[in-house]
Amino acid sequence: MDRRPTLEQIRRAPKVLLHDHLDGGLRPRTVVELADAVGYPDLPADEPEALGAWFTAAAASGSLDRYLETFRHTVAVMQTREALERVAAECVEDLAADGVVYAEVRYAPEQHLRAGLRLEEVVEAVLAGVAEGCRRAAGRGTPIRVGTLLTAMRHAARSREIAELAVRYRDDGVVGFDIAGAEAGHPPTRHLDAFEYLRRENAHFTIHAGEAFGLPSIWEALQWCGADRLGHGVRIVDDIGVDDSGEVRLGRLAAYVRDKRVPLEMCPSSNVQTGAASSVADHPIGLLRRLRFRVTVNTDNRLLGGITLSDEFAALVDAFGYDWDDLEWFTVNAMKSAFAPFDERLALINGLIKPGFARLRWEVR
Ligand SMILES: O=c1[nH]cnc2c1ncn2[C@@H]1O[C@H](CO)[C@@H](O)[C@H]1O
Ligand SMILES: [Zn+2]
Repeated sequence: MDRRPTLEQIRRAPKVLLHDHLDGGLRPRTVVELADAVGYPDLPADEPEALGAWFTAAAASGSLDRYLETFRHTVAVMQTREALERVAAECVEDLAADGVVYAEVRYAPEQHLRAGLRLEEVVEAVLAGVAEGCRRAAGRGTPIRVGTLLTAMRHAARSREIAELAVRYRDDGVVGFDIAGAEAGHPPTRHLDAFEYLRRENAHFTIHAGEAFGLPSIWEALQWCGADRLGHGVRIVDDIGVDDSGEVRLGRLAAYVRDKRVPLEMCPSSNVQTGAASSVADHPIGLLRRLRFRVTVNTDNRLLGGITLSDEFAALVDAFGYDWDDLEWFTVNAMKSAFAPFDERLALINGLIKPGFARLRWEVR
């Protein structure tokens, strides 16, 4: 009998999500309604289903730059306190409904100032929305914990300011910092000032690196900037050689990443859409998992991918034949790598994740 986890079973597993963009995960219907409410005239479709299909098709262009162009529409409708609160609350509800028990959701506050909000107002609106979403999820019997990450755009020059914002709100639900946006031509060392500040403040950060650009970007993110985790990091495979006999040789950087247990926030279907991988089956996650890098599985942008975290896991089960042990391993890896305090991570691993997977294994035996 085939005991591979099914999508329906995976949905019931207690999952952890570290890499999910708030502005890439809106419900299509919400985009339509918010566009209506604020008079945004440029949506490529007015009907939720068609709009969702437009996003997934436009995002699957094979280029990160074109993938990022689609954010024009979501960011445009997320410029007011009400819109930000709504989007954040719905994001949390959607994650909880998919069985996510801990998530870190990121967005770039500097992109939400067009209607006159201040950076602090943006952060507070999102935090209020997250709190509301957590209340609703708990009320439905699917409690979830959610921290936010503040992203600075790597082509812009506000990273120090955004890093300071992240530190200011660290006790109110902001758990870390990130940089995102077009990678080629925008190395992370341009933002060294922000990263050095965060390290002096004992704060956590991740860096999108090794997605559209290769090893130099990963090396800078780790060895110059001091990133705690790598967003994607998929190009670390460029530093791994596998010869005809299957023997594996790690270069110095790949060995460092594995030895130091640097968490990789991998997003397989997003990488297929941007052309960083040709298919999920060919995605380096298969090799990296086999070599026991600290791999985690993530959605990146649920609207653009038309996916949930459960779908992402189901695609991996399909491609690599993963079983419950693999799925639990990815999940524990993610929880260990979260920016939440150690005692909370431990409590979730031992009190929720391990018992949850044990229960599922029992139910589907
Ligand atoms: O996969 C990605 N790589 C790089 N940047 C991204 C990716 N997904 C989203 N964003 C960028 O992050 C901003 C804040 O959430 C988004 O507006 C988008 O421009
Ligand atoms: Zn991302």
